[in-house]
Amino acid sequence: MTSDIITKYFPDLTAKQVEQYEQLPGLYEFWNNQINVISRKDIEQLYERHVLHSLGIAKVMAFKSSERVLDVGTGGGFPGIPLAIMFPETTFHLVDSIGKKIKVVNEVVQALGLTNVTATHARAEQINEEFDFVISRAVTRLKEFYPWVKGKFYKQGCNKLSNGILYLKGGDLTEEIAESGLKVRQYHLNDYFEEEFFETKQVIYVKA
Ligand SMILES: C[S@@+](CC[C@H](N)C(=O)[O-])C[C@H]1O[C@@H](n2cnc3c(N)ncnc32)[C@H](O)[C@@H]1O
Repeated sequence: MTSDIITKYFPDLTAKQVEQYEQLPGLYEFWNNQINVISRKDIEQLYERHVLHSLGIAKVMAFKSSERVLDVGTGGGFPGIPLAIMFPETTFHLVDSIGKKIKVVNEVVQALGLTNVTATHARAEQINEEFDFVISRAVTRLKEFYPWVKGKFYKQGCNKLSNGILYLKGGDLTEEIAESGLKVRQYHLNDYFEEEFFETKQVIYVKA
């Protein structure tokens, strides 16, 4: 397994970043044998289905150095860890309601030497802090998700997009968006990535 698919879409990575991405398969193979955080089938396609998919958010938004980002329901660290490698000056806080997943996240973060990531075992609803952006993938429908995080944003932002949610989703989202009652902006990942996996994948942006 090589990281070529990452450098193909992000050619300006530093040697350190490439090295960190290249550490991921070994780390996840090791930790997945102890604590299952990724389906076995998916681990063979870790770069495409987990790392590059997470980095879809980076195609939509470049986080700034002063910004704080919360990853809700991070599981084994997605999308938070690939984005923390991409934006080493941005602070990432990763939470999950299952403690053993946070154990894997902390082990991977430590092995990579990432100093811009903290991870805690908590439900999103319990977090009592403010962030510039909330990121997530595969946790729950927008209608349920939005109330968990709506009070957790700094009022002011200074990035390309105002502070808000960047949620990775796939499939037909018409019904889910309608039932949420939210005004969203949809970014289609097949505009950025040519692999078939991204055909229906999107980043959904909701302004705070
Ligand atoms: C399907 S997994 C997705 C994990 C990861 N985001 C990914 O895409 O690989 C959903 C995760 O959300 C977590 N979760 C569900 N509800 C949550 C909540 N209210 N607060 C924090 N984590 C939650 C679960 O424990 C689980 O690890």
